[in-house]
Amino acid sequence: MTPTLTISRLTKRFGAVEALKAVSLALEPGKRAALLGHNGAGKSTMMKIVLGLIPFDSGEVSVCGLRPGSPAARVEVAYLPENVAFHPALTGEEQLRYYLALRGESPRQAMDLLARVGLAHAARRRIGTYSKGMRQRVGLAQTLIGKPRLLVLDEPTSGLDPVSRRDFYDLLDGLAAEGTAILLSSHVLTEVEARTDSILILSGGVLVAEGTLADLRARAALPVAFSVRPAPGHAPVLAAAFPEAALGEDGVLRLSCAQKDKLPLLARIASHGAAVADIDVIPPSLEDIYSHFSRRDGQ
Ligand SMILES: Nc1ncnc2c1ncn2[C@@H]1O[C@H](COP(=O)(O)OP(=O)(O)OP(=O)(O)O)[C@@H](O)[C@H]1O
Repeated sequence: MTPTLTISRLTKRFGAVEALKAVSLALEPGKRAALLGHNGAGKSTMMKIVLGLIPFDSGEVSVCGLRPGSPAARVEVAYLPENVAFHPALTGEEQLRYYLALRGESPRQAMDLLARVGLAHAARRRIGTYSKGMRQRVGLAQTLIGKPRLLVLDEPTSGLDPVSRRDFYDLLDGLAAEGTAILLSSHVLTEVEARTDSILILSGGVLVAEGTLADLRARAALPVAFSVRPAPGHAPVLAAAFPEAALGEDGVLRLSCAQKDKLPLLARIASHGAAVADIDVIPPSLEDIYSHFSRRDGQ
């Protein structure tokens, strides 16, 4: 499949600062990629280049086979900034009609777009009365004008409550299912973990990790943690059988092992039969993986 976005050996300098160093990646249609990185890692710089807002020094960037920022590429890409601002006195419908007219599209699509993002019921209310989650939805509706093939979303769920976040990701899932490629930045690793197809970790301008969560988990080879809850009265037996475990005040034994030793350890625990009331196997979280890769660069 031809990627919607291709970046190869992209380098961007701001004077002495090398904001992006030979970054290469590809994003295929219908895929949701999360761009992660500390403050100053180069995420916004990359997004601005993809949008064609700033030039770059070397490398190649192609958006649907087009040069970023070219009129044809602009038709294919839409952007949602972190803090969207709309005129508070306009209704959602009026705001959308205005953007549609600016894009040379029929303003009559406004209600359909608002319905797609679950705002039909509030279309005729002033945006000044909307919650932050509703304003983000207006922003998303605006990005859908002209059916772009690539959405670039800068921390789209920042400031949203958990339910609004989940709803927002549900909308993105629907768009991805229709073939839209989505590049989003986020500092909320738990939501990214569950709701994107691949993870891109930038550190000091270098793409230090790229892949699915499973790929990155395997590559990081971080330990797997186990929580073992003994059956009543069996804690001393289990503690003696697993001297390497830490026994918490809650009576739970905590162990960890390398990925390759996971199944043997599980078998060892299971061999204690009824002495074990419950086991939780806790794989490294995206937060652990993120720290592992971004720390390498000394940040
Ligand atoms: N216009 C500019 N002039 C000079 N330096 C810049 C400019 N824009 C960005 N930089 C520098 O480039 C580096 C990358 O910045 P960028 O804004 O891309 O990081 P970021 O990952 O988006 O950070 P944040 O999460 O804080 O938004 C930083 O060192 C920043 O100071």
